[in-house]
Amino acid sequence: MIEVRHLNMEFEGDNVLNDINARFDKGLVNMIIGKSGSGKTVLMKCIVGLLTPTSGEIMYDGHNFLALKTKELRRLRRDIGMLFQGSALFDSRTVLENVMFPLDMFSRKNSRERRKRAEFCLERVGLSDAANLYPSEISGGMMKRAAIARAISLNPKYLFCDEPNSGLDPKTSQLIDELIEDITKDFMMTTIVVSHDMNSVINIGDKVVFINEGVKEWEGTKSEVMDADNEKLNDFVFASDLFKKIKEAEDKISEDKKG
Ligand SMILES: Nc1ncnc2c1ncn2[C@@H]1O[C@H](COP(=O)(O)OP(=O)(O)OP(=O)(O)O)[C@@H](O)[C@H]1O
Repeated sequence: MIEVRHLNMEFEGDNVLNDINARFDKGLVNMIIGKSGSGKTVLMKCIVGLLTPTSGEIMYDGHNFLALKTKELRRLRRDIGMLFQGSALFDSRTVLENVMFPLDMFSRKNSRERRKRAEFCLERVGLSDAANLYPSEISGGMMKRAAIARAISLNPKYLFCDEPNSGLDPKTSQLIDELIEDITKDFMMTTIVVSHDMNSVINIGDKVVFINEGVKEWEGTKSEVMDADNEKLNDFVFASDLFKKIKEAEDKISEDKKG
């Protein structure tokens, strides 16, 4: 479980995050949603340590991340898997070599074991047949899957995904969402996904944190998101015609039932 408490982030006097309090639970896909520029990525970067917040606490299973000593921090970093927006694979390495990279860097396993672990991760994401291909030889969806295999290679307790569906078609997006959900449950990870894709929220968002202009406006479950009593969240959710129509249809069905 990860908890942020009274988190503030300021860039040159501009408050980008204001007193954020939120809890991200183990074994769940926790989504941070909000409009472009609302502060989602800054929040995630603070949580993983890519940015240092101006003030506040970030608790990883009870340990204050910002107060950890170098050795503890190094240990915690091994428990963190990251899936970046653009997959960020190394072009000059094969898919298997990409997945082996974190193992080669941080694992104490011998080379046979490292290779076995990488092959297991590739199998888990359904990419065994592409092990010897280069990133330029595979599709965008396969690149995402390779990046997921790499992110889980060190068997992390915490998985962070920044816009995992960017640039993918709807069907492939759904497959990537489902993969993230499956591995979260299989390996009991605390997963945080930054997204502005409402389809993903409805597909896999066990828990949803809505950020608006650097303020946490709302927190709840995916089943609550459509009926939330929060104007800013409603504006965000129903900006999509599809979700507006789904909501209208649901309201009509419940009206008809009453009548
Ligand atoms: N390194 C930085 N220096 C100064 N301002 C920054 C920095 N990083 C982000 N910001 C500002 O912080 C605000 C929030 O940015 P952030 O990237 O978190 O938005 P976001 O919600 O993730 O948006 P998107 O969905 O477009 O990625 C923006 O106004 C952005 O310009």
